[in-house]
Amino acid sequence: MLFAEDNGFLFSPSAVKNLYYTPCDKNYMFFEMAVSLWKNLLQTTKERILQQRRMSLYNGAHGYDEELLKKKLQQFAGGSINLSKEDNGIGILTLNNPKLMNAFTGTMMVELQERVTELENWKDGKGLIICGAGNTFCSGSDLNAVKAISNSQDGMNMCMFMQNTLTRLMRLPVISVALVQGKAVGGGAELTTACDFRLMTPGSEIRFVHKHMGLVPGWGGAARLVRIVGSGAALQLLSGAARVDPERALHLGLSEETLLSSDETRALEEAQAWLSQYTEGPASVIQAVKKVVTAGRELPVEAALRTEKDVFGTVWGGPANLQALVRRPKHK
Ligand SMILES: CC[C@@H](C(=O)O)C(=O)SCCNC(=O)CCNC(=O)[C@H](O)C(C)(C)COP(=O)(O)OP(=O)(O)OC[C@H]1O[C@@H](n2cnc3c(N)ncnc32)[C@H](O)[C@@H]1OP(=O)(O)O
Repeated sequence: MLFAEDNGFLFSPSAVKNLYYTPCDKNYMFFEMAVSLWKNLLQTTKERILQQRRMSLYNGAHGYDEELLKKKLQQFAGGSINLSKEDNGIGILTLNNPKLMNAFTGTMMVELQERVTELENWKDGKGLIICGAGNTFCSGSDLNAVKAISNSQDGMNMCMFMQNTLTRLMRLPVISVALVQGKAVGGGAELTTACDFRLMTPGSEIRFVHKHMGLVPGWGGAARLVRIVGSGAALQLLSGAARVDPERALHLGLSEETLLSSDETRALEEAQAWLSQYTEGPASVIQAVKKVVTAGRELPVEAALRTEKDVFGTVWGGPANLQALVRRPKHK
């Protein structure tokens, strides 16, 4: 790395510029442009890293070594996490390891983190559907990997890694839906709670089986479940390792709706139609809506109000607001 005055590299751009060019030199202008582009890139990268840190829960101060854990996770390969970003602003994130009921291998955990980063930077994103390949949702961690890293330090690091990723997923400025087809078990059940909404197909189930594995949820699923269904129902679901069918999920408020079809393709179409009623409109406005709700959900009221004020400032007088003022729609 050669330059950039304010970021600790060896030579500043102005030092290099003065060394080689005079202001009338044609190359001088190109040099200036290149430096400016470089600075912008650095600034954007810095901002992205800072944003990721802000959105995450754990870092080195918590004894968490992400790079070391990622190296370990890379040893447990298989499956993939695929993201397709549609023109209508809805992303489809597919957990793809159908041989193991879409259990999370180590590489899938790392890929999930990468896809979340991609979604954080998706300017046109408005909605997200998470589903599993082969008409089933997800059966949690790959038990082969879990067995191989069952020592307590690796377990804690994996727990912090997944909590960081799922917290960032939950805070994405898009409206997210878990499309539960087949089974959502263990970590798969936890993943559904990191979405804003859950839709279930007939015959599907959500099941927190952790007790039978001698565990409690570790991907943040218990904390989120309590907020979704209340502490009494969460205690029942976790201590009973109960199978939650679509009817019970609806009754508990764990699911928004039972879809009509359990066919893989048709259920996805239904989920897209359901989600589009909330993603209609400009991305800037939908993202702002999600941000104020996230603040209200997570922050003490005064901090949430301040965030709401800041987010309001991003849409007030913006293109959608100005167009609406011209149209003066009546909301009958
Ligand atoms: C911190 C860890 C914790 C967490 O993340 O919070 C966890 O997630 S621990 C993992 C919890 N999950 C499980 O214990 C799931 C165990 N599997 C099952 O209970 C069942 O397989 C099923 C998910 C209910 C599906 O049953 P069924 O429809 O009858 O299919 P099969 O049992 O035949 O499964 C097909 C195939 O897939 C393998 N499989 C399923 N889940 C996993 C998994 N999590 N890890 C590894 N392998 C998994 C299963 O063993 C079958 O393979 P074969 O035995 O080779 O046929």
